[in-house]
Amino acid sequence: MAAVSLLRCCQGARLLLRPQIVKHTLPGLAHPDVASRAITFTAPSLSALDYFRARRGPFTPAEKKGHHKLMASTHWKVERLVAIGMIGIMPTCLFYHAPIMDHLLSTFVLLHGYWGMEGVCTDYIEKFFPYIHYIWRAVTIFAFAGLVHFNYNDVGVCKAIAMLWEL
Ligand code: HEM
Repeated sequence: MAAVSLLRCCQGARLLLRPQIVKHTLPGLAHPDVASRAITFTAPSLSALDYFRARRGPFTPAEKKGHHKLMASTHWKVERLVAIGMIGIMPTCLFYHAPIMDHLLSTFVLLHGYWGMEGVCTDYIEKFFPYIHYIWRAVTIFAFAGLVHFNYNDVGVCKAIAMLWEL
């Protein structure tokens, strides 16, 4: 599943050049055959930001029941942005130990892990034990509180990882 998603992300090169089918006619060409032919080609969308803009509907009746605030596709994109963000944050943390990096690393890894395991819970555990989501949410909140506490009152996660490596 993770591999499939990574492949989907790699197709993300298309995010920046999102193809749209645009029909153009070329008026004024000498040959009447060419002049009248509609040429179809792909062109970049106006902005790559359009792709990541949060969309809020229209929702399906099932989604409306769940009081959803974001469309599933927007949530999917945010998950991928967080995963892509980690690729930059993780190596940066090795060389740049600062409180901002401690909090960025904690937040991104925890968010990513939360969503990842939430999917695993939904797919495999929920049908045997429906309350698993409450437990997982509580575990994540405690873990985040612990990391924030560690970042404020101790060396911070970046420095801690570096110190572990020095062992
Ligand atoms: C730069 C580092 C990382 C990248 C780029 C990355 C990327 C991804 C991607 C693309 C997926 C697939 C999501 C899906 O299929 O819905 C995934 C799944 C997952 N990741 Fe990561 N990840 C990274 C690090 C981590 C770390 C440090 C953890 C642990 C906290 C983690 C935990 C998970 C979990 C639990 C899943 C769900 C697996 C599943 O659905 O079978 N990942 N990750």
